[in-house]
Amino acid sequence: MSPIATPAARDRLRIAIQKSGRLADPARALLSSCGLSWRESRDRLFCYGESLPVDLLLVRDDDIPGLIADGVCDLGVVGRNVLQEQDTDRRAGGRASAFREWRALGFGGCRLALAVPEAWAWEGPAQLQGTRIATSYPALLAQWLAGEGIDAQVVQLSGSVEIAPKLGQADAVCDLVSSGATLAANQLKPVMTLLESEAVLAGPVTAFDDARRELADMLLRRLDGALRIRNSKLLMFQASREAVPGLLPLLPDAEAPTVMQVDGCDSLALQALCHGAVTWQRLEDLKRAGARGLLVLPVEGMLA
Ligand SMILES: Nc1ncnc2c1ncn2[C@@H]1O[C@H](COP(=O)(O)OP(=O)(O)OP(=O)(O)O)[C@@H](O)[C@H]1O
Ligand SMILES: O=P(O)(O)OC[C@H]1O[C@H](OP(=O)(O)OP(=O)(O)O)[C@H](O)[C@@H]1O
Ligand SMILES: [Mg+2]
Repeated sequence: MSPIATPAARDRLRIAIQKSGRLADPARALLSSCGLSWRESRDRLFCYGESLPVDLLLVRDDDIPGLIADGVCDLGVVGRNVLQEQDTDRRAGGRASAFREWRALGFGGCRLALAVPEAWAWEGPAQLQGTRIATSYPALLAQWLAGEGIDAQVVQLSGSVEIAPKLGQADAVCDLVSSGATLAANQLKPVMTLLESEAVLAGPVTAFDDARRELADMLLRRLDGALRIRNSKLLMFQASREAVPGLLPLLPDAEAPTVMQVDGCDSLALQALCHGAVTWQRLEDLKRAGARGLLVLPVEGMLA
């Protein structure tokens, strides 16, 4: 029997991620950094967890919230934009929320923005009254319009939204913006942000009440550690006791440093986990302030 056909095995955790697309590789990399590894099936839609009982389901991102709602998978990595669109749609239809954001993951950043033709002199949301707005996010747009008290027609498109004004299908658009290049190429300008988005770990509204709970808790602990040390470096150096007060302000992004007495002399050894960039300039500033023997080390893992 294939692992997918097995009736929900409640002692394994199943995580849905994008099969291909922007979030596919970073999602896998993040989960791998939490110690997960998989044996891929021949169809490459299901990956059997080898190091831990945590399997992957490779799907279209739009399907992930529904898979969680239906209990087909337990967790998913998906854009907040997709998750909130589908949750807003459910609630607008009188249904209860069936999934929620568990963690923001720090990649896949973009925003859902309203954009109008460059030629418009933007005077505010009231200007949208009576217009047609093209979007792939009809629920989020409708909710925002209702909140602003604006009566506009929502034109739902599944892609290539930015071209709608040129084609005469709409007056304005509401779509994802990252660099802004697509808007500019279509002579549009962003005027309002409806949602700041990034990839998130999505899960059910309530915690698991079986063996998956322990697995999910462990995954969250590891994820939190991985997210915390992302871009972090361990900085080690020695300094005289008198120099330390002048050195600490140069480490504003560091967790409280560990300070140790160096055996046999009056020096102190300091060890600080820095969450910001440790640049050459910064090392030179520390040296000038009295740091000696500066060492910058990569951080492989962290468990709080
Ligand atoms: N510039 C961007 N444009 C669109 N989405 C972005 C951008 N930057 C980050 N994202 C995020 O990446 C997610 C996935 O985008 P992608 O274009 O891969 O989706 P897709 O074409 O719907 O893929 P799928 O084939 O899985 O349906 C988006 O939902 C969004 O959260
Ligand atoms: O601000 P930018 O950096 O230009 O990015 C925004 C564009 O990227 C996405 O489209 P994508 O390239 O994924 O194409 P598609 O959604 O039409 O498939 C999104 O739908 C915008 O069109
Ligand atoms: Mg999609």
